This record gives sequence, structure tokens and C-alpha cells, in this order.
Amino acid sequence: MDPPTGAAASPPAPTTLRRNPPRSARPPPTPLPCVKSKPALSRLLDDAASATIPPPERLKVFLRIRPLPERGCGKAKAPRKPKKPDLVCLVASGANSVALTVPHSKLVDPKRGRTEVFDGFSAVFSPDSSQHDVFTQVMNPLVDEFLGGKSGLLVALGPTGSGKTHTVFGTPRNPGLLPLTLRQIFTATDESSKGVTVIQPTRSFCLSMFEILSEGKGERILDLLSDASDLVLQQSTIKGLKEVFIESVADAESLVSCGMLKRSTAATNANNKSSRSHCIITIRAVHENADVESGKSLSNAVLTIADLAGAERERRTGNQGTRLLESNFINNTSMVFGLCLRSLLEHQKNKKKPLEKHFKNSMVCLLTQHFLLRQVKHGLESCLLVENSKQYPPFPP
Ligand SMILES: Nc1ncnc2c1ncn2[C@@H]1O[C@H](COP(=O)(O)OP(=O)(O)OP(=O)(O)O)[C@@H](O)[C@H]1O
Repeated sequence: MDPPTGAAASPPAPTTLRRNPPRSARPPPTPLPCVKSKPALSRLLDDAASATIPPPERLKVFLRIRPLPERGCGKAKAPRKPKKPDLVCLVASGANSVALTVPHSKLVDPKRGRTEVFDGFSAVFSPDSSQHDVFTQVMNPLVDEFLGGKSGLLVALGPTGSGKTHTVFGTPRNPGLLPLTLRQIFTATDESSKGVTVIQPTRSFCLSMFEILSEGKGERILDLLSDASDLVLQQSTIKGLKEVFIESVADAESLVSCGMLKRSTAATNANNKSSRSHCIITIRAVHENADVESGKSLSNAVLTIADLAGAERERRTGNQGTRLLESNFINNTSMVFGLCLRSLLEHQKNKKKPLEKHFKNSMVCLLTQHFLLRQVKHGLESCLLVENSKQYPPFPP
């Protein structure tokens, strides 16, 4: 191990390294100056790090580290002291790994080590990565497959304020994965129809967008593209969901913007525009005269993008009342999603392990169940984009 370069006060000690298979497939991460320990880290990060199962990679797990927030973010309150560098705890230590250092102030047992390396991500995006970088690596392959007739799924998950909504939707000046996807779809479709003289299957696209605000007895699902009343979940499908044909990027983007205006958000101490619901957008390819030439009907591929509300710690958000009830629902989804991933991964290693046991415990999991199970059984593409902030703690317990 290299001698430590920073943290002069800490005695040199090895960094804990967590790898998921294969151990030999990754270059060793850069060792960091730290004391060995097992920091408290949520199971979700474990799941994410272990979700890359080569070969073939069925579920790809990417990690994007958000830049530190500028001062003044979060709910308006008394000016805070500048953040200590000690709180910058998550750094990309390689193309596929991150090193998590527990700040001294948060160490339960200061004698134990404080840095752990998590390896095995499909890619790690550092805080200075751009929306285009993320799109190129994460979304572009899914869009290509979608245009080739295969369905795909991208789920953005991570703690509150870590940048999921920013990554998925972005801003008009800095568009995120969804607007970039729409642009790519229409650009590719326009190009493929140029100079074509024979009758081709006509492909058009429709878009739906809904949010899940709560589940169980007080289940609430709202269609973000219509003023209609609440939707209901029946046998893993959303009944009455409006699908709108989109004919151009401009059409699609203005539809999404209208939907986003209706999405439920609220200020918390952790994020001044925190999503209070899980938002699911689907783009469906419709082949209108698919069997004209070949007699074959092309599959109607569906590309699904889910922006989950971020897991929250009550202590950090200061949530009370309605916000706290929302937190319970949001945290339940995060926990169940993690358990579902774990069971998928265990099943991949050992086919005798039960696969479906956790999915029924969360509506988002139930909705993605069919898709995720197919991934495991048939090795199709899907991506999980795990967002993380550089502040400690990255995940709730
Ligand atoms: N990569 C980034 N670059 C610049 N700003 C970012 C980045 N990621 C996030 N932010 C900013 O951080 C803040 C929180 O991000 P965002 O609302 O996307 O978090 P979130 O994970 O969706 O949170 P929640 O789960 O509470 O909805 C926003 O002001 C957003 O603009």
C-alpha cells in the first residue's frame, strides 16, 4: 500500500475494499490515506455496487456524484458556517469505484478505519461530469435498443437532494436525460426516414407521465398529463393512464414541462424543491403499418424513465406532519427497491433463491417487476442510476 499523502495525523492503514465480481476484472483503486474500518453505509450502496454482474451485464449500475451545493441551497434559514472539507466524503477513486470516507466527527469508534472503497459500478461520474457525459454512457445505449425495438428502463435513485431530478429532467439551459432522449429519438427517426421511397412501417411515439404519491390504503396515483382524477393500480398496470402522441421534440418537451408543473414538490431542509412523489415517464413506439411489407408485426417497445423521490433522514430534513408521512412512503420505496435488487442479484448467483418476494411491498417495485424479472431471465438491458451527494451520510440507515 502507498504511504498516505493527506491526513498527516492519521496513522497509515489499509483501505477497506469492497468488490463485486470479478475481483480480477478491475484495476486496483487508488489507495487512500485512512484508517481501516467498516463505515456505516446503507444497504442501497452495497446493492448498487454489487449490481454489475459481468458477463453479460444485465443490470447496469452507474453512480453520479453531485457537486457540493452552493451556499444558500435548502430551506431559507440562518446563514450556515462554511462546510468543513471533512464533510466531502465521497470521491471517485477509479472509473468504476468510489471511496467513502467517514468524517472524524461521525466516527463511532475513532480507532477503527474510516475509508471504504466500493468497486464494480458500470461507471462513476465525478462531480464535474456533464449531463451529456451521463447521457452518452447511460442513456444512449438504451435509446439505441429502444429504436431497434427493445424495451428499456432507467431508474434514478438515491438520497434526497442528490440530483436525481436534475439528472433526469435538467433545466432548459442544461437539459437532462429525458429531454436529451427525446431529441435523440426524433433525430434518429428523421434521419432514418430521409430518402426512403419504399413503404416502411410508420413509427410514431406516445408519452405518458404519472406520479405515485402514496400507496397502501391511501393509495394516490396522479396522471401528470391530464386533469382527470386519480388513477388506480390494477394487476401491475395503471388503469386510465393518458398516453399522448408526440410528433416533435418541441411537442414532447412542452408536454413534459406541463407535467412537471403538476408534480408534487415541497421545500425541506435538505432540498428546497424536493420531489414528494415517484415520477414515471414512458415513451412507447407505435408501428402503424408494421406488417405491410414483411408480414411481421414489430414489437411496441417501451422506454421507461423513473425519477424516484429521494430517501430522507428525519433529522436532516426536519420533516413533520404531512412531510413526515411522505418521508415514510418515500423511504419505504427506497428500502424495498434495495431489497428487490438484492433478491435479483442473489437469484442471478443462485437460481434456487426466491426472486419475487419483495416486489409486492412497493408500488414502484410492482410496476417495474415485470421488466426487471425479464432482465434477469433474458439478459436485457436496463440501467440504475444511483445519485449521490458528497455529504455525509450518503444514505439513510
Ligand atoms: N450535477 C449537478 N450539477 C449542478 N447542480 C446540481 C447537480 N445535481 C443536483 N444539482 C442541484 O442540487 C439540487 C438538488 O437536486 P435535485 O432536486 O435534482 O435532487 P433530488 O435527488 O431529485 O432530490 P429529491 O429526492 O429531494 O427530489 C438542485 O438545486 C439541483 O439543481
